[in-house]
Amino acid sequence: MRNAHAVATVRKAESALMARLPEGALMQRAAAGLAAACSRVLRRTYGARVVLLVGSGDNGGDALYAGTLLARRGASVRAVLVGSRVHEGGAAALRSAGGRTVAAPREAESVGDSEAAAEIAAADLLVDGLVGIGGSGGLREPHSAVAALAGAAEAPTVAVDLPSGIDADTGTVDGPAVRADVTVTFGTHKPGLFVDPGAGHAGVVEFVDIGLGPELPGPSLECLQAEDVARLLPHPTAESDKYRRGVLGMAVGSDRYRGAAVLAVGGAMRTGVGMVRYAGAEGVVTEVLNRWPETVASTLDPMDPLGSLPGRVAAWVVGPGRGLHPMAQAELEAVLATPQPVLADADAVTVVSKKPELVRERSAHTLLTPHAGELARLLPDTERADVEGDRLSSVARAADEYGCTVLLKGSTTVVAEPGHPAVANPTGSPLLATAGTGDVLAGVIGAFLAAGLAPREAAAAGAYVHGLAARIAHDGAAISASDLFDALPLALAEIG
Ligand SMILES: NC(=O)C1=CN([C@@H]2O[C@H](COP(=O)(O)OP(=O)(O)OC[C@H]3O[C@@H](n4cnc5c(N)ncnc54)[C@H](OP(=O)(O)O)[C@@H]3O)[C@@H](O)[C@H]2O)[C@@H](O)CC1
Ligand SMILES: [K+]
Repeated sequence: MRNAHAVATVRKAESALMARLPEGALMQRAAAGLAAACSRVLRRTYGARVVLLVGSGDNGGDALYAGTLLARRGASVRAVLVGSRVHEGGAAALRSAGGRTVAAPREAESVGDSEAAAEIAAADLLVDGLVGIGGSGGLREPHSAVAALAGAAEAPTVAVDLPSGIDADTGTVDGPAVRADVTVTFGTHKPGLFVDPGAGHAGVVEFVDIGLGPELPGPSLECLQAEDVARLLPHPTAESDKYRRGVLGMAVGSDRYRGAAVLAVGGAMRTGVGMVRYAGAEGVVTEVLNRWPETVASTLDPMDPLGSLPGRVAAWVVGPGRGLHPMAQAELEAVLATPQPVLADADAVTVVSKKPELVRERSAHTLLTPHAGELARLLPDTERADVEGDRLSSVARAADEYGCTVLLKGSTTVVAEPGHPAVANPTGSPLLATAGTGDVLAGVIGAFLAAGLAPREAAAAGAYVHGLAARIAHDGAAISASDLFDALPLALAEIG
């Protein structure tokens, strides 16, 4: 598990720890870890040209002390000073180890022709110490112009603590920001490193332990790793039968959207559900049975559709491709009136946004799985762009307002549940931005719910497996949602 803490929490823990340690000890620990990571990226430190981008604060201080260590190992180190001030101790240490400092011009227009620009272009490695957790808002000038030069340079970039220009708490990016190949983060991960667009700027995230752990409370965000998902996955035993592995009720697809039913049922089947009890219109039942003959399917009686919904299920998936007509709404209400956990996706989310009390007043578990547009509909005065810009706060707000678990699909899938840390999924991929993948995801998570996983864990594990399956299915060409069917068992096997 990778844990992340908000900046305010990091600051508190940092001052408690600093009070017990000699001055500068934490920065030395951070710098040692950073220098080691830089050496790994360089492979050969001796003779390498390392350029440090140094802002006013301690983030620049870390870069300067790490540069000092690299200079002592034979690297040629230049520090481009970008801030209004510089960490004096760090700058003195670098000079005494043979490194040089170069001031960046204060005016953005002059940056491109400066000595600093020439150093950046000729570097073998760039170290981004412009701003860390002390940054606020988008990068100002001349930081922004320097970040743009770094982006255009050929050398790999190692970001100190976080890529400059991303918001540490939310991952939002306002204007230009550094794109790192490696981010070396200290003490704990920062939430913005796991959530897009910040996550997309961070590259490979390496953690350096500076002893902050005992001072830190529980995380505000978790990022599951393969071994965490392996612990969550239901493992069938010799005693397992289809009922113990879980029976999933599915009210998905419609005459108009038959594919949604085939995709969602397939997601559950290929995740190893014990049994799917499917209910739908006659034409959809035929399609589902043609593709997944193992489904226990019943045709809804048009005179009494609610009366013909299947019973004896451990969990429900409702909504994908089901439509918004009054009967679909009545069906959703009937499903939500059962005591089983319910995953409400797509059209069912839209219904819930119009009738929030359906979920708010429910005592059994509910999991909503909106994409950004649907989440915006769930929240008052919120546009899709607001959700995209700050995925973490948006999903947490929805979970609080509806008193249920919410999984926000998209560039980084995030799960929130009141009273628990949010979960960010690390396996997401732009490959999944294609029609029908959400239907498959609903089936995957439904299989986990039916097997008895709690909604937060089912959602997080489902997103992880689904993302991994997309990566496995991808052989260079684009993938479509049904390519995930064969990849799901492979993803499950890879996780173990
Ligand atoms: N926590 C820990 O345990 C440890 C923390 N450590 C390290 O300390 C780092 C935090 O250091 P920090 O507090 O000095 O702040 P930091 O991020 O360097 O920048 C602040 C300065 O940047 C500027 N600035 C702000 N916004 C800006 C903008 N948008 N655009 C441009 N400039 C902007 C502003 O400067 P000014 O404008 O006043 O010149 C402000 O004063 C942390 O990330 C980690 O690397 C480690 O050493 C070990 C232990
Ligand atoms: K940085």
